[in-house]
Amino acid sequence: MTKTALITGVTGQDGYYLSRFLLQKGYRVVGLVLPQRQSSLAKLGSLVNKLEIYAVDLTDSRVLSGLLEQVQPQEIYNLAAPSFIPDSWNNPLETLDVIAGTTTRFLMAIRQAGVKARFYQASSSEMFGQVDPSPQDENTPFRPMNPYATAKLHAHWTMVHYRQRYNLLACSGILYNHESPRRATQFVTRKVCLAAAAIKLGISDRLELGNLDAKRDWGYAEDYVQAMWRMLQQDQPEDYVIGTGKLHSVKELVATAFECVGLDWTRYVVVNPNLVRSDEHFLLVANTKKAKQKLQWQPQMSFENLVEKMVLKDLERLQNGTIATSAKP
Ligand SMILES: Nc1nc2c(ncn2[C@@H]2O[C@H](COP(=O)(O)OP(=O)(O)O[C@H]3O[C@H](CO)[C@@H](O)[C@H](O)[C@@H]3O)[C@@H](O)[C@H]2O)c(=O)[nH]1
Repeated sequence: MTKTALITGVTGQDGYYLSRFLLQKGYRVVGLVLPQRQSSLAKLGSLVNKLEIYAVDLTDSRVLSGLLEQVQPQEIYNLAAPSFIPDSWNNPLETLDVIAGTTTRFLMAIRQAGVKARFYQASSSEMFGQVDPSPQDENTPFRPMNPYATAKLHAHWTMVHYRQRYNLLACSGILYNHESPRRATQFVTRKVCLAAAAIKLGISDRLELGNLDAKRDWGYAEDYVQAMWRMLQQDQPEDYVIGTGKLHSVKELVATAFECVGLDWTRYVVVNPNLVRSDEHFLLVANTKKAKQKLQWQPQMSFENLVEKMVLKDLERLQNGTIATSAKP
């Protein structure tokens, strides 16, 4: 029997890779997009023709339950969220509503529609926040440090409550930073890789960054969407930490990207104090023992190969004119 998966945030980086992965597995894939964001469907390229797309207002749980009754999904992947953390300080209420409100409305809608769907919630390592110790695992307490992380934690706990109270097959993937050539340009990996490519081609001559000593656990988005799917194939719904377990600094990221194009990064990179985040004094790095044991999942792509893949793709895009400018802070 063909399984149906419903994905919110289908036009984002993870939505793209997850849709592609599920289509390869023979799923019928239904993607949701906000009515005012339908132009973002272009980001899916030719994949869009293989999906069933609905333009849906996610602020009304009755609309959602009607949709669930119509679509009858076996799996729901709730990926939709604003994801650039500095923005959440400018729009804390909107961030809370879009992340926590949408998740709650979906959980309510599953019950209202009476569908037997498994539910994946996109949680974030940012929920750990001011952590001690590192690395973090599924038992590490949460101390979120920004509105985005607080909203994600609200959504996470609501999902846990629905699982416990109503026996929903719901689980949460607590994902660390995951990147790809499809990452938006405001995130540091893509910003750096695009700038390295642009400088190599003479389109740009400078890259402004924040804290070069900041460290992150960076993995490859295509690896991570497979972990999402594996979580929903388990008999027992549980939460999983997903990352690489390896920390790299922004400086290492820059050096690796510029080395790919044969340039000395110190000639081009300047620190802009306005881009330094004052509230980042913690090391977020994953302990993925549980995912390895229970999901038989582990990341396949190395940091170096990921950076090279991203730089090469941006060189190609700049050369064939599919993007014209360098990254903006
Ligand atoms: N964006 C950006 N980050 C910079 C810069 N300079 C240094 N950084 C540092 O680079 C690190 C990564 O920043 P981002 O790429 O913006 O990602 P993030 O804030 O860690 O958040 C991402 O990962 C989370 C965990 O998975 C996600 O929850 C979140 O949505 C997002 O995808 C942070 O420590 C940030 O301070 C810069 O110029 N721009």
